[in-house]
Amino acid sequence: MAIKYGRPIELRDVSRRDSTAVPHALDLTVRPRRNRKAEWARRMVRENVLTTDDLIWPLFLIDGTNKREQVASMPGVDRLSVDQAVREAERAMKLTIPCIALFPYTDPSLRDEEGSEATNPNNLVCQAVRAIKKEFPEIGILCDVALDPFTSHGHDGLISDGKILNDETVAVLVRQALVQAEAGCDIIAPSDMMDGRVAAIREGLDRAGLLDVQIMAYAAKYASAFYGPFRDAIGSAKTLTGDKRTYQMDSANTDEALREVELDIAEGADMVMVKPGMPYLDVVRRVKDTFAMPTFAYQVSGEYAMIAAAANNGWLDGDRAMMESLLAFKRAGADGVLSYFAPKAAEKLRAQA
Ligand SMILES: NCc1[nH]cc(CCC(=O)O)c1CC(=O)O
Ligand SMILES: [Mg+2]
Repeated sequence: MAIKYGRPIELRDVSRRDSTAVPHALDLTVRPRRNRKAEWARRMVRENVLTTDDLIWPLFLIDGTNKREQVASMPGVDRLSVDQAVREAERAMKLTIPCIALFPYTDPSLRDEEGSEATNPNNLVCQAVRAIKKEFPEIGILCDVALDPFTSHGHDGLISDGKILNDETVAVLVRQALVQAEAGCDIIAPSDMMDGRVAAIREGLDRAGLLDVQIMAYAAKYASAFYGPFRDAIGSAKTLTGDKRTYQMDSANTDEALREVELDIAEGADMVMVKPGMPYLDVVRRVKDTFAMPTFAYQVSGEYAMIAAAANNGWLDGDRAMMESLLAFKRAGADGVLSYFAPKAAEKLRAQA
């Protein structure tokens, strides 16, 4: 049996039978278990570590004050009024989570065909950005750019004759990115999957003098069943007509993911993202190996819901499954993970430290 890695093959041919002191011992020169014999030994050979620096925490916003509303399909996750979001930002900061991400639940009365609320400089997201930045300027804020929280049809772009319009949508996304950046958002994260939006947003930001605002492109975003609970959380589940397969990627493809990522980097993305997370770890690995860019993965709502629901049923150890699932992203080469587990995981990591 040839082994590719590790010790030289010749070592394996030396018979050690005579020197075996223990009866019934197998004649094994190599015993991988030695390096696992105690916690200190395991720590010495550990290849990947998760730290709080790896976490980005997505928060859901809702209109009102002093309000917290449970998201039924995401046990442990609430929609937060702006004042409550400020409190959670403080919690994130104390837990040394570097960045939070904001997603609005938009009242149906504010939704329309064009998603006009997206470009309102006083929308819920912009209000939250301002309020958080005022109290805690040192925490990073990421804002999603896409029209789906604001459209009556729940799609990420403008529609005409049942088709999602690319170039017309990009023009609106640039305006959405600008109102968010002007409110103080640090990272613009286009999640819409329209072609050419990264270049257009970069140009818009630069023209406005917002040279330091970063772009994290949801570069390889798949049309996935795992976004279900998120659509509940932002109120798009009921309104969404059809699916997003004309803009989000086919789950069968990985070469295509590399082409998408390459384009977004060329268009000016500072960081790239693969989404969903766990079912697409192969894509994370290929993207990281190919481009050596800051690469993020989104452990999406459905992934969170699966673990949280099973844990609530006593079917698996929730904490261990959470930590194992987060470490998997590091192993796959990700520089960080957007995860609804972020505060819980950070608490655990800090308790261990
Ligand atoms: N474009 C919006 C958006 N931004 C992030 C998610 C999903 C996040 C999650 O499921 O946690 C989605 C949903 C979608 O594309 O339908
Ligand atoms: Mg693209």
